[in-house]
Amino acid sequence: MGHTDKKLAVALIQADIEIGSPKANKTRLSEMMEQAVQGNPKPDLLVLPEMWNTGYALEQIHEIADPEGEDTRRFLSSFARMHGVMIVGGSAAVKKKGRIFNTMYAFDRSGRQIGEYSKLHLFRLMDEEKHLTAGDEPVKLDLEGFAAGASICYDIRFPELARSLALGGAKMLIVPAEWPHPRLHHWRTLLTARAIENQMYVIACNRVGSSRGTDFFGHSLIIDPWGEIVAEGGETEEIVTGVISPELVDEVRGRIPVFADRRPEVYSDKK
Ligand SMILES: NC(=O)CCC(=O)C(=O)O
Repeated sequence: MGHTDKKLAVALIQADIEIGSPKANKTRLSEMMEQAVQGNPKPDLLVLPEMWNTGYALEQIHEIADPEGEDTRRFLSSFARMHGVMIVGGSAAVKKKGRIFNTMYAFDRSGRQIGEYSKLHLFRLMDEEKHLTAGDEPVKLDLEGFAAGASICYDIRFPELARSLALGGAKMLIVPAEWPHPRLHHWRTLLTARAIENQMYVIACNRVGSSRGTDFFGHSLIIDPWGEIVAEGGETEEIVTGVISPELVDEVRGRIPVFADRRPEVYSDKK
């Protein structure tokens, strides 16, 4: 994976999602993505929310999930190519060999797919484990030399994942989400903790809106490796923007050498 000192302008598409309506969601997201790329500075990277094609329409997910992610990939790839922007496409419900995954696809500015990640930890409180299959491997993305770890929503409750991605070279963690009230405190605290403990950027795009009695609060966040909030969304649709710098990661890691001071031989997964 390359190395860069280049700053990246990031735009998070904090959209509402219509449950069970991939077509309507694609239309709404493209409107917001079009608006985002008109921004000044023009974003280098767009990040979308979790399960943006279907929402949590789990009882009909076999009928509406995207077969092999083909439609999702075509849409994201052509937008990336047309606008010369990198995209981490949140996640979509994708049907692969009869099973449904919660899958992220990422693209470079030419529209070439540069990664695919399926959510590792399924969230029982929203019945994911009854309808979805978990992925089984962590994934890093090379965003023009700025290494990013992939993570989806509930995954942030497992600090081991972010830590292993950071140990593997990730300087930011990307987190698409559908995270609802009343757990705003958990959302902000866990994301901030992942940023501080791993001295990495956390780029988290949450949806807004209500769906079958569940209220999603937005508060998409860009948090720097010192734990400071670069940008935070409100509770309605918006594009949340910020500029991130790999140099700041190196500076923070140099100031407090957490990685050099680890003692994994003492505490690594011992019973
Ligand atoms: N979609 C999700 O994974 C939701 C996770 C969540 O709300 C949590 O509290 O964890």
